[in-house]
Amino acid sequence: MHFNKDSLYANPLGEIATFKFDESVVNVFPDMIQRSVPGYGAIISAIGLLAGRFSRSHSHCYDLGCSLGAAALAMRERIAAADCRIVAVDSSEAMVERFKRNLVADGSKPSIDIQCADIREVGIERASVVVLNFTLQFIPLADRAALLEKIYRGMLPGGVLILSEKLGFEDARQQALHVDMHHHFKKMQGYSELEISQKRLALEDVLLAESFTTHRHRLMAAGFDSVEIWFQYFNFASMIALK
Ligand SMILES: Nc1ncnc2c1ncn2[C@@H]1O[C@H](C[S@+](CC[C@H]([NH3+])C(=O)[O-])CC(=O)[O-])[C@@H](O)[C@H]1O
Ligand SMILES: O=C(O)C(=O)Cc1ccccc1
Repeated sequence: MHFNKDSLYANPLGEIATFKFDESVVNVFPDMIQRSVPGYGAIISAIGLLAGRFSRSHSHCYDLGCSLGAAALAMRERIAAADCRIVAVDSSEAMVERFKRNLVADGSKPSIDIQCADIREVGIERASVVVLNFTLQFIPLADRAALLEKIYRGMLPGGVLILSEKLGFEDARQQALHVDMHHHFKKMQGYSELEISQKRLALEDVLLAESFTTHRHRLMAAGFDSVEIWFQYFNFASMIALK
């Protein structure tokens, strides 16, 4: 598969607009996320493995904030349970249209139902697997608890929530170290200082990272039985919450 290279922030931008998941981002998204999120490919593969283990017959597997559907497609490869439907949701029309256009039906695998909607408004029912892969970080802080409570209520006993997030750290030195190491990672991936600093400004008010302690407390308050980090690479982590 050929991916367009992300050069959205390569030239000096007079004014830096707030980051949006529009057509220009969609065009470069696979390259952008792969070069910006340390461990992204490993996390996507593991989501497939976890879906293979946790999916149940006559249940739903949700990919909330699916973008181009990388997690939904990884789940489709691994789910063996009969009559298990994958529901992929994103509020960006540009993302959803591209995912639909790219999707090749495979009758031998679970179907993927792609919806353009706000995940704060979609119903969650009979869920054996729920994926929030770098999506909760874009939801306003005030709305996060209610969203996680709704997800918990819609899950079957024994279900799994996979929550991947950019983390923040309470300790100032840890915070500075992880942010700096992430920038080094991006440099190694070919991004310039200008690209890194301009994108950082664009994300400032929309990507709100919280600490693992905050995530854990909120998930436990929502009802989850246990919460652990199964993967971390600098300030990018993926958690497993069990119902
Ligand atoms: N309220 C909302 N409702 C629905 N979607 C939303 C909302 N807010 C943001 N989004 C969507 O959440 C996605 C976040 S990207 C997820 C990557 C993907 N999971 C992947 O595994 O490749 C993460 C990143 O780019 O860092 C975007 O497609 C938004 O449109
Ligand atoms: O690029 C960054 O600095 C990030 O934090 C990750 C990211 C990846 C893709 C879209 C938005 C944010």
